[in-house]
This record gives sequence, C-alpha cells and structure tokens, in this order.
Amino acid sequence: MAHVIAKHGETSGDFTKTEGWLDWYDGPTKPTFTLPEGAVDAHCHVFGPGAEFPYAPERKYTPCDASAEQLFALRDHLGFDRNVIVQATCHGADNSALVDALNRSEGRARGVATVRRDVTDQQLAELHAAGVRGVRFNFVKRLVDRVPTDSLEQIVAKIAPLGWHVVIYFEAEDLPELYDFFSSIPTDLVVDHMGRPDVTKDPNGPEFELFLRFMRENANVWTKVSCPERLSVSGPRALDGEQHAYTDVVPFARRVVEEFPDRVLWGTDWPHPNLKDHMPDDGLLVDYIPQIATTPELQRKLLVDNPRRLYWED
Ligand SMILES: O=C(O)/C=C(\CC(=O)C(=O)O)C(=O)O
Repeated sequence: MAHVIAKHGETSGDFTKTEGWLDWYDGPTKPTFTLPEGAVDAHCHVFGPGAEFPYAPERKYTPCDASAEQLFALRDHLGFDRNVIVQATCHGADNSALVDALNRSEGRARGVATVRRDVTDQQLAELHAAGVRGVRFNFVKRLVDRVPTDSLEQIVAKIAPLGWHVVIYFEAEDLPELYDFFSSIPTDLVVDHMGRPDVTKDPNGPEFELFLRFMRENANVWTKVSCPERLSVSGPRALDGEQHAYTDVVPFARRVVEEFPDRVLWGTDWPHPNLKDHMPDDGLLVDYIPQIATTPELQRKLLVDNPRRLYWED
C-alpha cells in the first residue's frame, strides 16, 4: 500500500485536459477491502469521447475522455456490481453520453441527468426508460455561470411525478444562504460529497454542525460520503505507516455514516475531473471505505441497500 500512496502522491500535472492522465496513468490498484456483493459505485461519470459526444460550449473545463467501456472495466476491477453515472457540467444538459452508457450497461447502471426548465414530458420519459432516476443541480460557482435557483422549482414539479430525486452540489460556505431553499425541495434530495466541508475545521464545529442539522431536520435528505480526495488537505499519503489515506476527511464522513446509516451513498467520482494536485488511486479510495463505515452492516447499507433502494426500486 505504501508505494501506491507515494506514487500517486508524488505525481503532479494537469489532469483536466483531454490529452491528460489516461495516457500515462497505469490504472488503479486492486483494493484490499472486499466490497460486499452487489455493491454500487453511486457517483461516477462518463466523458465523451468528445469526437462522438461533444462537450458543452458553456463548460468551465474540458475533461479527459472517459468512456463507458473504461468505466465498466473499472467497476469489474474494483469489485462493484453497478454504477450510478452522474451528469457533470462539462456536458451541460446534453445527456447523450450518459444515455449511451446506460444503454450499454445491461441494466447495471442508473443515471442522474441535467435538464433545462423547458424539458418535455416526452424527453423525461425517454430518460426514465434509459435508466435516469434523478436530476442534478450544480451550485458550485466555479462550475456554472449562474446557480440554478430559478429553474429548480419548475424542474422539480416535472420530475416529481416520475418518482425521481434531486441531486445538489454545493460548498459548505454557501449552505447558510441556501438552507431554507434546499429545505423546501419536496422530493428526495441527495447532497454530493457532504456539501464539501472545509476539513481543516472541527468536525464538531458550527460549519459541519449546520450540515448535520440540515440532514436531521429534513428526513428526505441523503448524502454521498464520497470524494475524500477532493476534500482532503493531508492528501493521499498515509500519516504514518499504519493509517490509510485522506485521514483528515474520516471524522466527517464517519459521523455522517453513523448518524444517518440509511441515507448515505458512496462513489469513486471516477475519472476525477478538476483534480490538479494528484490523480487518485481508485483502489485506495475503496480501501478508505472501512474507515468511515466500520462494520459489515454499515458497509452493506452504504454500498448495497441504500443505492439499490434509491435507484433500482421503482
Ligand atoms: O465530479 C464531481 O463530483 C466534481 C466536480 C465536477 C462536477 O461535479 C461537474 O462538472 O458537474 C468538481 O468538483 O469539479
């Protein structure tokens, strides 16, 4: 394990370009943690390939191409059974690459799409038939021109009858302002990456307490306890020979898993767009899971029962 941490920790470069890391990255290690049978990687992406599925003109970054075949190979390598593929801003509201991946998955993937307020019932029905079960709204300011507060209510009214849920991505410093608005969303609501806490702050301090309060007061709110690699300051290096990577994120994620065991999801976030300091090893990310879900029961809920309930039970 140590050499893996060092290898990825010491490598640097710009991973966001099409010509990026896939050319030289020699792939994830095999995790030592054995995932429970039927485990779901509930946050991952497909990008392009750009020649076939062009990136959105309004995008804020151009990712590496990351195909459905590569994603499914990663799924098998890590020991997952299924994927939830999430639309990212670089594809805007053109869900073609996502739908293509869902169609190739033989029922082993569900999707979260991005739609505009003029989306028709027919278009939503087609997305549903392909396996889409949610819509994503991005409130991270570096990723969008405008936060989607206006369109959200109109879109929610259209997707609620389908039994879909809403996925929101925001940063912790914006929760106070958005708290009431998010609390008014009537469908199930999934928060990406625990609302991006600042992990240099106290996990028992006021900022993270507000997020926990948000989950306590709104029984429809779920969260992905994913992306330690985005939140971590200590990074992918072990702090000592015995500890696993991204240790500074563990107390945050573990608190959430233990207090809300039936409303948490986990995903790799492959292929890790917009990470410039290191390319995460997905095998190491899987080995992080038992740090935050410490019993077989918590692991089964996080990786199997919860995602299946949200994405595969109609
Ligand atoms: O993949 C993620 O979860 C995170 C992203 C990209 C993203 O969400 C998007 O483009 O929509 C990020 O933090 O840059």
